[in-house]
Amino acid sequence: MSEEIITAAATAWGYGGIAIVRLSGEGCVAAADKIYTSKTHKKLSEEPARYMALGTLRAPNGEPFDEVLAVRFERGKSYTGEEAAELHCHGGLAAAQRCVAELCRNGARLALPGEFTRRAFVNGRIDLAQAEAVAGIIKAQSDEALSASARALQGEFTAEIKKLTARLTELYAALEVDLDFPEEGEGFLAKEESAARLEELSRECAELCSRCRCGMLLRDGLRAAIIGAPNVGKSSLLNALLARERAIVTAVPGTTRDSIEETFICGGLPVRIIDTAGIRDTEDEVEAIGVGRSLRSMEEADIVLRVLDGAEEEGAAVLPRTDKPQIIVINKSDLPQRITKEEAEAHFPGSAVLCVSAKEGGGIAELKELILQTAAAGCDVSQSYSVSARQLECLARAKEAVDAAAEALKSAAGEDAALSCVSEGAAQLASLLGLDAGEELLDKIFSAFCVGK
Ligand SMILES: Nc1nc2c(c(=O)[nH]1)N(C=O)[C@@H](CNc1ccc(C(=O)N[C@@H](CCC(=O)O)C(=O)O)cc1)CN2
Ligand SMILES: Nc1nc2c(ncn2[C@@H]2O[C@H](COP(=O)(O)OP(=O)(O)OP(=O)(O)O)[C@@H](O)[C@H]2O)c(=O)[nH]1
Ligand SMILES: [Mg+2]
Repeated sequence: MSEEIITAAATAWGYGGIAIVRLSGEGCVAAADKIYTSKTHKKLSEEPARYMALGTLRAPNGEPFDEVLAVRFERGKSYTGEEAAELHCHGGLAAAQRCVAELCRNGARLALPGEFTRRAFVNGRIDLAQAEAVAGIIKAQSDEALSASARALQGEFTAEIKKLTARLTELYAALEVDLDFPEEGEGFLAKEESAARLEELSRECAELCSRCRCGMLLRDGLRAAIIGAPNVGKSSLLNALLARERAIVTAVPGTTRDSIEETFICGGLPVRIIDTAGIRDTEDEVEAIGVGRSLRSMEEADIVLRVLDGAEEEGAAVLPRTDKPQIIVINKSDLPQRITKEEAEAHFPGSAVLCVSAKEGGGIAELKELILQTAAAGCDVSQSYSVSARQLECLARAKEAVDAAAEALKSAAGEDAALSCVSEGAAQLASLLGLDAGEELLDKIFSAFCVGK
């Protein structure tokens, strides 16, 4: 097979201990041999596969430019499934950059983003769900998000999809028998039995969808905007949630002019928290722009933390309402209160209300818990899969097809229509795993990966 030899640093470019340059493709070990020799004057191709050897990298004039550990992998026993090699250089930019450049002078070319993983997929070592899980692992910011991707990489999600596919295929066969031999064919299924099976499949697809949404939330996190009138303690709340003095806090209303974004991890979920300028009518040009940004932050948020000053009487009514999930935060609970929880609940029906003291920390842990409950209601972290948006869409379409099949079975459209819906469902699951993926889709998926992965 004549695949191109690709190379790239697999570690991040920057200051660090070790920089790994990887190579893949038929002949890549010979390319490495052009620049590498071991301390005992062996080529990498003479070393046993998958054993580290210590050697030197040299420029064409024989000048050494790094001391490295090197390893080769045989075709069929590597990450990509191809003949592969790694040169573990010293960290920092210079050594790895030089190593890549010298390899490119010896028959390799720079790898595209995600190209190593793409080859692992094209060579059948992993399916598309697993390949996308690799990207999820790299993106994970918490143990929980990591596990949700690692489960998918291990093939647990793939196995669930394959089980669903097998049951759809079985049902397809039975429906076909019913069509051909309406009364007594082997594998005959009563209409009620087919309907019951479709219903169960639909339920399971829906359940799997919700586990996937939970995993995606763990990986991608959510945006929470802190909104309120000036001086209610929004910036103090940001600082309390982050447990550090990130934003300026003063007794002057209108202190925060521009939105401030930071991330904290809450039960494994990355929460992007946005502190905004206090919303009020203002003549001040800078402040007015800030207020515009506050409103935009509210629109872009997944969840709104609406802060009220519990020690002041008015303020709540003037703020714009929102359809988003909202938590009403009555702040300054350490001072004598002029707003009660009950009043706020009556004013904002359907929203959770919580009293906190951003200044003294009271209620902050409860607020984090409430954010988690509001954003990730019904999410069982330990059962979740961090899949891509594309995979979730395939799964949702599969469920729609199953529902349509059930409908068809009930209606005059009958088994013929049901058959084609069932086959559509199976096709969606197949494309989830990438069984029919075209170049264009693969380009799109892998271009979002980093170079070297
Ligand atoms: N140095 C280094 N560390 C790394 C990687 C790597 O490529 N190099 N990985 C990657 O980025 C990950 C490990 N993933 C890997 C997955 C499969 C195979 C592999 O050779 N699979 C073959 C053989 C299986 C076996 O020996 O049991 C296969 O599945 O056919 C290698 C690495 C994380 N750490
Ligand atoms: N007693 C008490 N004072 C607080 C609390 N939270 C904030 N404050 C005080 O309220 C004032 C305003 O706090 P900020 O956090 O700057 O309020 P803000 O909502 O960000 O104000 P703007 O940026 O001007 O909209 C400061 O003097 C804070 O010290 C609290 O929980 N208790
Ligand atoms: Mg502020």
